[in-house]
Order: sequence, then C-alpha cells, then structure tokens
Amino acid sequence: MTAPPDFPPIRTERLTLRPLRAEDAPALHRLVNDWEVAKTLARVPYPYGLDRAESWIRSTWAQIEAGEAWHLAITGEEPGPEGPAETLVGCVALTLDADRRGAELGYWVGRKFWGHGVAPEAAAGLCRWALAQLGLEAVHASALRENTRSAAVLRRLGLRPAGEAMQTFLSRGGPMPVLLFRATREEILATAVPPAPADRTVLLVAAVALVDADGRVLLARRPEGKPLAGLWEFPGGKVKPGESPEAALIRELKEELDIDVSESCLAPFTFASHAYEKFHLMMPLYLCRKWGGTMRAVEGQALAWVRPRQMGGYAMPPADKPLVAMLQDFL
Ligand SMILES: Nc1nc2c([nH]c(=O)n2[C@H]2C[C@H](O)[C@@H](COP(=O)(O)OP(=O)(O)OP(=O)(O)O)O2)c(=O)[nH]1
Repeated sequence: MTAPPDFPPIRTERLTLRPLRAEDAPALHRLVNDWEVAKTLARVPYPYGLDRAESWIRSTWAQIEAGEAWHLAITGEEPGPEGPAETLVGCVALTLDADRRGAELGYWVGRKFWGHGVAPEAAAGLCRWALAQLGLEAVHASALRENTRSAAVLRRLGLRPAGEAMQTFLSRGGPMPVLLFRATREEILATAVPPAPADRTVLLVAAVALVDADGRVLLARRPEGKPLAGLWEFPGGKVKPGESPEAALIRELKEELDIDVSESCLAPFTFASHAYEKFHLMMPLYLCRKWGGTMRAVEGQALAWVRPRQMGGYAMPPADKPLVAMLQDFL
C-alpha cells in the first residue's frame, strides 16, 4: 500500500486515534528512539532509525486493510503560531489473536507527554471501538514486571493480572519477565471510561468572561511553567480557603490584569465541572461587562479579545469547551 487506509478517526475527550501517515515518520522516530520509551517495548529495537519508522508505518496500513491489527497514531492538539496544530503523542494498538476472538493491547506515549493520562484515554477509546466493531470477547496485554506505570494503566482499563511470563524484548536484546493482564468484554465495558483516582480532590477555580462593548471576550494565555501552559483561558484562578468565588475573582483580576471589579458587576453565567487527571475542576464562570482601571497583562501573559464564534481557533483547556459553546449561544 502506498497510502494510509480509509479508517474513520476515533475521537476521545482530548485525543484523536488515526492511521499513521508517512509524514509522521520523523516525529515517531524522535519519540520512540528514546531509551526511556524503547526499553518498555518488546518489539521495538534500539536505536530505532528513521528508515525503520517509515517502513513500519507502511506495514501498519496493510494490517488495518487485512483486519489483523490496528496500530494507530495517538494525536493531540498543541497551540501553534497559526492556531492549534496536531501533534503526534504516541501509538496505541490492538492485534487480533489467531482465533480472532481476543486481541492484544499495546501502547506507548512519548516521554514529554507522560503524566497526563494519555495511555488510558487512548487505550479505552480503541478498546471501546474494537468491542463495538469487532465483537471481541477479551483483551489481553503484557507489561514489563518493572513497569509499574503500565500495570496501573491496564488496571484502570479494567484488565486484571493473569500470571507472569518471559517475553523477548528486541530493545533489551533478550527475554525479560512480564506481567500478563486480561479482561473479558464485560469487564472492559464496565470500566471503559477510566475511573477517577479515589483521592481526586475538587479544585474550586473562579473565572470570568470579560465582555467588551463589541461583544468580544477576553482570553489570556497560560504562561510557561504552569500546568496547561500555552492554552487560552478565561481570567481567574484558585479560590483560597475561606474566600468566596467572587472575592477570589476580584483579587485575581487585580493581580493578573490590574483592573477593579465590584461584586455587583459579576453575573453568574455557567460553570465547568471537569475531571482532570489529578483533580476535579469545579469552575463557576461569571460574565462581567464593567470594570475600572486600565487593563494590562501584569504577569506578561498574552491577551486576546475574541468573538465567541472565533474561539474555536484558540486552543483552550478541555474544561472550557462547553463554556465556549454556551457563550456562542448567549452573546
Ligand atoms: N483561570 C482559569 N483556569 C482554568 C480554566 N480552564 C481550566 O481548566 N482551568 C484550570 C487550570 C488550572 O488547573 C486551574 C486554575 O489554576 P491556576 O494555577 O491558573 O490558578 P492561580 O492563578 O491561582 O495559579 P497559582 O497562583 O497557583 O499559580 O483551573 C480557565 O478558563 N480559566
């Protein structure tokens, strides 16, 4: 085959799973040719050259076409100079067993994308698709015994330990001990959406849509060094213990934008309730059309006045998507 197969992308909350493309080869090579990634993978030699990435990508097309295995690119959106740009984050795969009743799950995520729950989100998306489309009865997987991170991902997906084995690791040049995991169709469906970690706390953040006379809304770009850096958000911040959301917002607007807002100008509009990997965000969003002082970006953050219908061009935190839709309806 000379082109990727026609396969409708699978979309999850933050990610798109799609066939690899020839032009993914350089990014794939960069992400996998990293010992921290390669050492956990049985079928990837190390070092891993660009030519290998190119020929492997082509081989995945034939497997999808034959209905034998689905190795898909995990892609996400990152802010770029001309708006959000697609970025290769890792790969996720299901390979049918010889009897076609079960399949082996595999995945890897580039090191710079670790810690954001990419693997469970992508693997759950692919498993859900496969259960619906292929009528699988079971999914199994293996993880290096020392790879506790991967074992945790498999458990979150509903797979249970199913023994140990030795498996040849090309990257290690020999056999390595692995833990085996398995789940029936019912077990996966019961936990298809990765459950929240039990200790996930609720984080209260107050935010505001500042609206100017033209109906444009102020977005601020999250500075480098903060979580979700580079994404555009509504001004605001965490509510401190003992503080009301309105007081927190008035404080944050002074600290971040040097403007004075009175409580009576903050109209409750809607709220976001969103499960992030490490906490659950509860974020009331207020509307405000009147403030005092001369606005300036105190922390050097980029600011943009944006019409709600143009907000799609600004990469925003996943929690904000429903808020944007409501602003588009309302303003
Ligand atoms: N302000 C704001 N925060 C948002 C939005 N969407 C969204 O997911 N968040 C999340 C990102 C952060 O995890 C959290 C806000 O925390 P933050 O770290 O910016 O709060 P802060 O200004 O108090 O920051 P800091 O003093 O702790 O540095 O809420 C949004 O539109 N505006």
